[in-house]
Amino acid sequence: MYVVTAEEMRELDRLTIEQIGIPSLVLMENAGRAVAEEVFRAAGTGRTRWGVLVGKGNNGADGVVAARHLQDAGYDVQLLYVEDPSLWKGESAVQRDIAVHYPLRSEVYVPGAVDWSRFDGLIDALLGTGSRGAPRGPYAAIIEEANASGLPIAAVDIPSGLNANTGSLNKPCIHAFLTVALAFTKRGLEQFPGAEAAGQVIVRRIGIPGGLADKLGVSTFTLTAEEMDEKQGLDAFRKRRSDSHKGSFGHLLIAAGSRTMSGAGVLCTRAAIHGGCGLVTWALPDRISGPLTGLVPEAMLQPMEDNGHGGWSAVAAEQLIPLTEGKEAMVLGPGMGRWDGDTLWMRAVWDQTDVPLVVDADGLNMMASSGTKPWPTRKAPVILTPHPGEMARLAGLTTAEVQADRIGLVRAFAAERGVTLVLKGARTVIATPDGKVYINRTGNSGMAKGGSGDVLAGLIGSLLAQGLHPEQAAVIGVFLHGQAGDRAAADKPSYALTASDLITYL
Ligand SMILES: NC(=O)C1=CN([C@@H]2O[C@H](COP(=O)(O)OP(=O)(O)OC[C@H]3O[C@@H](n4cnc5c(N)ncnc54)[C@H](OP(=O)(O)O)[C@@H]3O)[C@@H](O)[C@H]2O)[C@@H](O)CC1
Ligand SMILES: [K+]
Repeated sequence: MYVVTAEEMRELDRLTIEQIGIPSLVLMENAGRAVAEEVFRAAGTGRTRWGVLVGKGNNGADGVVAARHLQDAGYDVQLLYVEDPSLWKGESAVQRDIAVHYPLRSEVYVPGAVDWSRFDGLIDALLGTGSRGAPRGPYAAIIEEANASGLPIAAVDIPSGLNANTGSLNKPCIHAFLTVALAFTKRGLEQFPGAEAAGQVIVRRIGIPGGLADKLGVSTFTLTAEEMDEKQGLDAFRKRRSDSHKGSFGHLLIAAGSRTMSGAGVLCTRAAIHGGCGLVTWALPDRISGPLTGLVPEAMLQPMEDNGHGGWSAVAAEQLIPLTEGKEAMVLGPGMGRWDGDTLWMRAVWDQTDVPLVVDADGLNMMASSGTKPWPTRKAPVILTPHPGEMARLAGLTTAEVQADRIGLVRAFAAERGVTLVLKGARTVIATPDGKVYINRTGNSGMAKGGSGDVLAGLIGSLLAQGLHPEQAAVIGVFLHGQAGDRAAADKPSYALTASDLITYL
């Protein structure tokens, strides 16, 4: 499903009106009716007294249309114009005049004077994709009062106050239970905290052709289950040929684990096996290989000479590099720890191997320690899987800066570094080196636990080893990882989820 910015949305509106010839008022009528239908669906015949908060732009005009249709459906509707509408122009003036003749009841908002107990619910038609910065003047005041009223709020297109492009919230911002996104969902509705402020997001077509987004080069997508099968090949991946053997599904090398973090290696290795690859070799410090023998019986262990430390500090890169021969992919990083000179060590592995590579956890920190200057593009593909803290170190930003515009950041970083990038966290985003961004919707807060990332790295490595394109491996891996979490959370309270559960439910 396409995900647009405010600028892209404006251009799609313009093309539809000017090139295709659908009048703007027709789009607006479709939009307002769609909002009314969704409010009616949500509120039914129980809550019928609705206040519509109307701003001066087209978002407000959509709200007036919705009010007409709700009144027709038998609701008791009241328009609350945020400011005196007599000076309004364009389509909001057209809708204002229609409202007079319809007639719809209306009043001009006076701060502190609204009796909110008159309403069962509110429609937020204050600001849409044309808003800039934090709501000002009466817009700010009415948003604060509406939130404080405790009434359920349905937002038209976006909650007023939301940054439609990043998902960050201005102060104040409407907190809605439902957002009817018009024509396409917006980036800000798909990333937190915007996704929280939006409540349930329902996308309604209003007459803008879907194909126009492709023509315009919109390259951000959410993944529906159908698209996973049709466009990402999940279905095809699940069907294994009946004459296949373990050699058909690739051999993955994993460099992970150390004395205090051996579990990261166990989880990564087990996830890789459950992810379907034919063979897994787990390279780990010799000292810990003894106690771990037999823990993952399906994997081959490759003890690395470690001077008895149980860590990687004494393991020369030259020990690891030859092990990549004959492997289809490598995962490097989970639970490895850090040591003096590890950045050069990592760089040697980066430069001197030619397997597709998944870098996670400490592997990412090793890269970040060399500064923000990009490493040379490898011949074989690279997938980086940072959480926001690791991403911040890689990009030389703070975690808050990373979270402020996750989609914008990953797209730019992946393109600049020539890597596939998986930025984890609620609504994980995946960026490809050629500029596409996917937003994942599977998963739940029960997965916010140590070990989840190790499972994801192993799973993506497993998919790469099976010959999937890096984009496909990253997207399918993230989707299945979240889906496993959702399946597990259907069987037990989500707080009780473990990383091992994710593997069981893959
Ligand atoms: N084009 C179409 O045909 C279709 C459009 N559609 C609908 O239109 C919406 C976009 O409409 P839009 O572009 O008119 O902008 P919108 O968000 O209503 O308001 C902007 C106005 O508010 C003001 N303002 C801005 N920032 C502010 C702030 N922080 N605090 C206070 N005020 C602020 C600003 O005024 P200014 O400050 O510039 O004088 C400006 O006039 C879109 O979300 C969808 O609902 C659909 O129906 C499909 C058909
Ligand atoms: K709105």
